[in-house]
Amino acid sequence: MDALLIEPLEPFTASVLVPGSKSLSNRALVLAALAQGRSELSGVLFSDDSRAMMDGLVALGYGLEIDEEAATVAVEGRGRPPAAEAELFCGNAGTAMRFLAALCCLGAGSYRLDGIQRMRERPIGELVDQLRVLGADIAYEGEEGFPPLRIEGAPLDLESVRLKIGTTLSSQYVSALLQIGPYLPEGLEVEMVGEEITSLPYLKMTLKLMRQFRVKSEAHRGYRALIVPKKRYRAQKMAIEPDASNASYFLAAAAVVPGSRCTVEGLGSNSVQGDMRFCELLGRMGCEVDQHLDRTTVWRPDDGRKLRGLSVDLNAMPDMAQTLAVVALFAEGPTTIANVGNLRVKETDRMEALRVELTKLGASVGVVGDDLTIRPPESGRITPAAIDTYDDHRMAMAFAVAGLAQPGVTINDPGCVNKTFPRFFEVLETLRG
Ligand SMILES: O=C(O)C1=C[C@@H](OP(=O)(O)O)[C@@H](O)[C@H](O)C1
Ligand SMILES: C=C(OP(=O)(O)O)C(=O)O
Repeated sequence: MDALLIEPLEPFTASVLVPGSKSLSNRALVLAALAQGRSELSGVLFSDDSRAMMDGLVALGYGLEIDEEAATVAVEGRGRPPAAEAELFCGNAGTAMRFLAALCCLGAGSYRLDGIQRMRERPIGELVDQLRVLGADIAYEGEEGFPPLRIEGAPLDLESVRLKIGTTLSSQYVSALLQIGPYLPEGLEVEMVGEEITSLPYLKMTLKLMRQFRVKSEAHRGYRALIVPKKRYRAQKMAIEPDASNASYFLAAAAVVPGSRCTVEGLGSNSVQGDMRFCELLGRMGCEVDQHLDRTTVWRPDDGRKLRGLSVDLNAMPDMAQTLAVVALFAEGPTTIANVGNLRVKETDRMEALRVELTKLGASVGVVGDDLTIRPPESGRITPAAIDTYDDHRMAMAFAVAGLAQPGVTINDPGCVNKTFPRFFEVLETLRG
């Protein structure tokens, strides 16, 4: 389908169960592959990004039993990558590209990693530099600092050097290094020496998941000093949480349609996903939030009051920038989303994509350095528009929310949601009761 017109919603009450977390699925798959024994993962995400990871692991010689209908994957853990040769195609999955690049460095074979054109524009140099410090043999086949990569595995040459890491463009580089840490000759020590740790909740998630696979790391000085012991992961039975980032669109839908209430199941105060804190932002904007251990409800009272714009540092929740920016269209006063420079190197340049598409809807948008300020349309009504999505699932999902609030929003190329949520528009329809 080329374009999808989104019809506005009447006030609704709904309960939604979104598919498994991309971040948790792709971490659990890597750790299960490295572990000793058979792991059984349930609630696994099935989408382009997790497929890239599963296909990559199979190409590297791991045994995966995949049941898409049941959303389960059983992984026969085999330690270091067994394959002598492999071609890994990562599409535009940042997690697959970064985590598999590190994993390949533990192998003894010859591996090539590539992705779609946009992946070739997404930097990976900071990870490659660190892997080289550990002794890995990595060559760029195209532009220096970007995929495709050729990795000639020589695992016995890897060393346990203490890594010093500055402020990175992506936390995925550090997560990738941490995950292979236990398989280095003496484990891994990482010192984060930059001014700020990018997307910190994702590093915490990595360490928590490693711990679930029975490797306990030490974190000191606010995660600035990390010590990963030499150890082997142990196979696990694990239920993956629903995806908190993808739950945000449903909570946002309740926020922009006064009188609505939306519950996301399986995601509450117990979640290991940093993006669950998005509901706190909706609370600050004027919604009621009711959070239990394993479910969260957002309710927008129909009391004639508008949402309030806010100013927030979103470095810890970069994937929430688009959801928040769209909610900001319906608020009173400006919203500033600060410290999100790495939006420029995601599925598309999200800073620019947001500026252009929010402007089409009648907002005035300012970008200053790494901050984005959105002033909603003065009339209180958005201008009908066809929204370009730039092959970015989050552009499609976030701007669909605008269409639920007011008429006239069309989403171009809605199929790009396949990256993390192939059934997104079907689940969105369930809000209509
Ligand atoms: O580690 C992860 O699973 C992720 C980390 C974040 O990326 P950055 O660390 O590049 O901000 C996030 O945007 C991405 O969707 C998933
Ligand atoms: C940034 C994202 O993905 P990736 O894992 O490709 O970086 C995202 O899902 O918003």
